[in-house]
Amino acid sequence: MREIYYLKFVAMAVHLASPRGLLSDEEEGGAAVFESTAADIAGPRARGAALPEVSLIFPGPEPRKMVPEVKVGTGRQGSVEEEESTEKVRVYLRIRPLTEVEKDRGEDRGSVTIQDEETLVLQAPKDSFNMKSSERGVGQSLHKFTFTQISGPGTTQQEFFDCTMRENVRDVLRGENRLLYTYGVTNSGKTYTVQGSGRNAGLLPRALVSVFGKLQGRLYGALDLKPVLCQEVRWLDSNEIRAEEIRRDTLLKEEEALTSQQSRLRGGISVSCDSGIGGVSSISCITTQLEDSDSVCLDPDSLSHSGGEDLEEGVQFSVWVSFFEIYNEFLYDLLEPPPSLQSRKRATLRLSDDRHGNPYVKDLTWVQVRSAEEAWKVLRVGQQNQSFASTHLNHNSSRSHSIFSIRILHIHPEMELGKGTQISELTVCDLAGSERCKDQCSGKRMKEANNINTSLHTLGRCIAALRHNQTNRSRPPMVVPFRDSKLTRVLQGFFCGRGRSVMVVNINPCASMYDETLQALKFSAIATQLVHAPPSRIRVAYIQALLREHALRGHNATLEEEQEEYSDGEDQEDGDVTMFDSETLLQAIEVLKVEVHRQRKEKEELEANVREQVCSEMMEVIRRMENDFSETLETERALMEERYEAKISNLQKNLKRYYSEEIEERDEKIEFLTAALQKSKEAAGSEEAADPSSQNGLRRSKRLASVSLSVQRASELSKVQAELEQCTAELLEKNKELKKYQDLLTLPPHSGTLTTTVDRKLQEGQRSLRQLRLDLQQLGLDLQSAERVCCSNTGGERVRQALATADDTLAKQGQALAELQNSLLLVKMDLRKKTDSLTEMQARFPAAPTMLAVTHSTGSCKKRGCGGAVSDAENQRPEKRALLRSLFGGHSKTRNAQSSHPPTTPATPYSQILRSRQQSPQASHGFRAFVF
Ligand SMILES: Nc1ncnc2c1ncn2[C@@H]1O[C@H](COP(=O)(O)OP(=O)(O)OP(=O)(O)O)[C@@H](O)[C@H]1O
Repeated sequence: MREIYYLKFVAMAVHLASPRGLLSDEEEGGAAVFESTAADIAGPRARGAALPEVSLIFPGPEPRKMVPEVKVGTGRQGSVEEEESTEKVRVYLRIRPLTEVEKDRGEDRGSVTIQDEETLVLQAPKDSFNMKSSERGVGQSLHKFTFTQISGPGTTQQEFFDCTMRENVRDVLRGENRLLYTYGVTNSGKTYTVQGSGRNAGLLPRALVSVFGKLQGRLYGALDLKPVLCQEVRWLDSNEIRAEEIRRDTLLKEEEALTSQQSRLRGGISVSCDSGIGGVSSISCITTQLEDSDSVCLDPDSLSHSGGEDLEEGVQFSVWVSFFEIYNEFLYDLLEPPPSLQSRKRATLRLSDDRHGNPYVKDLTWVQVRSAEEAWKVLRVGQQNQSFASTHLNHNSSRSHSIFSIRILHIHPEMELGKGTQISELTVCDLAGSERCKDQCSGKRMKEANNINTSLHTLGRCIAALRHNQTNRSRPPMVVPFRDSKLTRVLQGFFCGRGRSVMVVNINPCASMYDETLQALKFSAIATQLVHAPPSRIRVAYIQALLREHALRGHNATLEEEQEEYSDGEDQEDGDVTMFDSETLLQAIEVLKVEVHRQRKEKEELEANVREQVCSEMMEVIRRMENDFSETLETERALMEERYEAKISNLQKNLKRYYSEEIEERDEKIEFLTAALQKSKEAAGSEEAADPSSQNGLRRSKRLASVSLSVQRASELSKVQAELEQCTAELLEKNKELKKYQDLLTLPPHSGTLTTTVDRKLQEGQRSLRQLRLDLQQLGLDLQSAERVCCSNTGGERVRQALATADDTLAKQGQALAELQNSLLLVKMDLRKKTDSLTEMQARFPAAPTMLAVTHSTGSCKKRGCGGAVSDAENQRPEKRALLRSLFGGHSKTRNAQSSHPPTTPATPYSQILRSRQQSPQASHGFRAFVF
């Protein structure tokens, strides 16, 4: 007959208030640290819609209190789980004392204050990151945390055991499953708490002593496995396991191996591969590896333990232990011989799911122990294989999560009659400490720290998701990411109703560790809000409801009836899954399959709708963004234009200023150089004057004289040029006047030739003037170059050559001037002739009052052919014109006498030039031609 437990669920409101004293920023901090990435997979049927494989927690619409109904005939008390389903997860805090090294370092522990036995206050020290953040207005510097109980630095190991473990040991012996795990920053005292040191045995050895103390005289024959293993083995909770029949020959092999004291056999006897019990070994084989070391001293007599007064009558027990670690996300059996003994690489273990989806470590070694000492020896063997390393914070730091499990087989007296055997489990997990990766100096340590932090982070996310599911019952449940790390996968059962968990938070009170400690406490703050998950037995109700629903659908029942029935079903008592026969279970599976298909279809439709909506919204957003961008672009363009225009005008101004400054500077330089030149000239002149007898001095003085003469000539030439220009201008004026006269006058036919000649002469004169001007310009340039040469080489041959060239040019100019004079004389003669003819004409027409009138009358006379007056006028001496007087003033009078008596005062600039040329010995020959 199968054991059936009847459970009664009574709906009860649960008040899930925040823990007392928790500050709001802690909530935020917790959420930030343990942000869940889980996807929302809730379907339209929120209640129990998910399958166990996705690790969903089913909070249900309201928390329910389960009232146990004791199984008839077993006399077993209702489980603690059933009685206290709304009880929060217990979280204990332990503050370790400062070590000697920390005291020597002068570490401050004033930032951690125990307010009362449940409340802890943290005050951020000055140089902590938290204080800096709070000064910037991010977060707060004062934090308050509440725990089930706080143990200060003075708490002894025994006191802490009594507070945390004693009750759990009792529950395990009653048939419950319990997990105790320590969480904290590295070097905070986790290993000390779990294993202890020296004579201060930790929780685990004390638990072993306590278990065996209670089981005194109740242990089943240790080596007589047959009766135990050949019976059905089942968990106390709903994860029932039907143990496989153990083959007799395999068992015999194991016994042979044990008696021959060979090294331990592994996997020789398989209790049940999918029950989580992989290999079985003996204590004698295991402890052959044990080395003598100064490990924790286990003296059961010294450790207090109570008797087995509350154990079920007549039940016998068998105790099995296993020890493994999760190192860098790999599972290693710590009870395996180390690789050096095996001469092979350390084998990793695999995680598998049993037939109910519960994870277990495959091929893990389980050792049967008969006393606490034996169990302790097994633990020490595991410790030797465990991954420890020295870090900057802890010289013996655990680099892995170590998990020690004690499984207790409850062998009921009626076992031999075919009754089931129960298994309960106490698991103690010493988590590796969280630490900052950047503090690690080696790559290996950094990798370890990274893996440790990742798995702890996943644990935090799982706890946060569980809390979310429990506190937000109206919302669809989140997926708890148990599968994201090996650690959470191994511990999953204890968070999903297969047992209960107790958390121990260890902290180091040093101020230098404040920020890390705060993070650890924020993590625990979330855990304190967790409520123990209801036992997984609730699945039975779910299956029942499914079957009913299916049946109702089959009979086309109305929705109202369906809901009514369904709610009735909820109130019904649930039992073990084994209450269903195989046919019903198969039917349930079929129903579940249909349900899965239906939900998948619904989800696909929903997804398509969501996609469409998202697409249209995205398009709208993109359109809006496009518009906004084009507007912004336009504005930007206008702004850029303005900006660049302003820049260009600014640049222009600056350039102008720069170049004007440059020009000014250059002018100043030129002035300066000119002054310097003048000075050097004067200096040279004075030198020459100081030594006139020397040949060099003479030559130099000559050169200087010629230079000064050139300069003088240049100035005279420029004057002449100016006068010439003036003459040219006057000439042009006269030409114009003449032209006017020519236009007015129509000369008699015989005067046509004369006029033409005059015109030609005039043109020649103009040409000569032009040529003269060009030559003068050339002369000016030559003079400038001569000056330059003088500047650079005052006494050199080049200067002389330049001067000679200049003199030549001057001579040529003189010649040109002479030619010009001749032309002008010719012009003058022509003009005189013309004037004579005009006078003659005037004489012929004396009545003409004005010149114009004369012109007109002469014009008309010419037309009439009257030429007598002209011949009279030719005999008269014409008046000398102002222009000719200015050009040659008095020259005609003295022309014949000039060669012997030159005039004392120059009559014209040309005569001056001529005289100046005569003074120059080199150029005198060139100017003689101009002397009239
Ligand atoms: N309650 C305590 N009383 C006295 N000493 C303690 C206590 N807790 C811890 N210690 C000491 O503090 C040091 C660090 O402890 P422990 O190695 O247990 O830290 P841990 O958290 O396990 O570090 P890790 O995570 O790096 O393994 C050890 O020297 C230990 O002896």
